[in-house]
Amino acid sequence: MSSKINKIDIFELGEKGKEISSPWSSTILLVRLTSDDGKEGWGEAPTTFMTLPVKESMKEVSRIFQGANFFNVEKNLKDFYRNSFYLSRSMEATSALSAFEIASWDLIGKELGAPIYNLLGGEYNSKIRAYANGWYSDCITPDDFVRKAKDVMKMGFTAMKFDPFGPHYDKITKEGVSYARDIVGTMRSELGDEVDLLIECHGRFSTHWAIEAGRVMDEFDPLFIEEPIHPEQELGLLEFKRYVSTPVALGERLLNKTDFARYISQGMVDIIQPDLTNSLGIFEAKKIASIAETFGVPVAYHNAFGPIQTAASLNVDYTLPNFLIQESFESFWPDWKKNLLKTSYKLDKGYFTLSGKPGLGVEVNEKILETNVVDGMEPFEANEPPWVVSGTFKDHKH
Ligand SMILES: O=C(O)C(=O)C[C@H](O)[C@H](O)CO
Ligand SMILES: [Mg+2]
Repeated sequence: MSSKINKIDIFELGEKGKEISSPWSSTILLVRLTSDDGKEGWGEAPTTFMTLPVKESMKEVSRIFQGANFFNVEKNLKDFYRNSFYLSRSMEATSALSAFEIASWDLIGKELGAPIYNLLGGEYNSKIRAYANGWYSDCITPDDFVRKAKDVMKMGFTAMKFDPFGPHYDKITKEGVSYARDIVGTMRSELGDEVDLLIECHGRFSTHWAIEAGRVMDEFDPLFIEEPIHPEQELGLLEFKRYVSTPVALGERLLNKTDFARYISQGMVDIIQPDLTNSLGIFEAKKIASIAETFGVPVAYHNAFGPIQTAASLNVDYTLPNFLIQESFESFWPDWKKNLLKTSYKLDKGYFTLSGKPGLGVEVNEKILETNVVDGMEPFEANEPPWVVSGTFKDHKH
């Protein structure tokens, strides 16, 4: 039985000059671990304005993983942690390391002939409810949002996430609150009570204004309100939850189980959203979900980058008693991203299913490793931050 990592390849993929609705992931970073008997494991690291730093950090991680036993996931991560010094505070380090951890599990599954979920407790959920994100590029007015939302529902989605706050940041005016309220209110009245609306704030507000923006959303019964407050103002969440009844979801910017344990045990979060490409991969994602389960907190993995991330998230979703819902950008990806996999999971009428093949259950389309190799940072837009869906960081007066 093979267990050694023989070769490590790092790829930066993208498509020069093409607009995509999720600018933060206009590049993808992949790692391919090849074992001594030629099996390949794939992992993915997120980018979000950090493409080159993460790519360089992946080279640091290679120095630990080269020649290591890919079954020894805990030991390999600890070996990097011991050297990394800033790992618990550096997303560049955790993202790079997460990609290697995911690729290790892909190799482990292929070596044992089993899908990863069967190595993590088996199939508790056989189909995974998805919510759509990335669908609302260029939406500004309530009618813009409703028009595109109706297309999303025609695809079979029963839940969708969107950020109705335009260009407001740190603070929000009364007019801005009322406009966001109109957007969400019109969505609710036009789409009906059955669809789940998920309100995204992108961590853009300071506490007082998060409360102003959040409390008007309660009447429309969203499934959750995400990252209402700047991540540094975590104690503001306790204040926020005194005034807003909509469940608070967050987690894409937390880096490990210790962070999640603090937020959950102090009652600062109602639904956790770990991003397993930011928070040390598959096994940590399972541990974090177990911590949440002890507090009755459900899990909705953040998933905003590429298909290897989706496949890894789904393999953990399958095993969770406290799974809630899975984020998906798939339907709004550019073609190069859709064509990254030859064999893949299925997304049909708003539900995911895995192939059941060993490892992640996907097969990378090797052709794209030539046609879409890029090198460099994502495009920079001076008047629109990279973390919003494109064309939405402006208000209806412009
Ligand atoms: O998908 C989400 O929840 C997002 O917040 C999208 C963000 O722009 C993305 O995660 C930034 O990395
Ligand atoms: Mg988010």
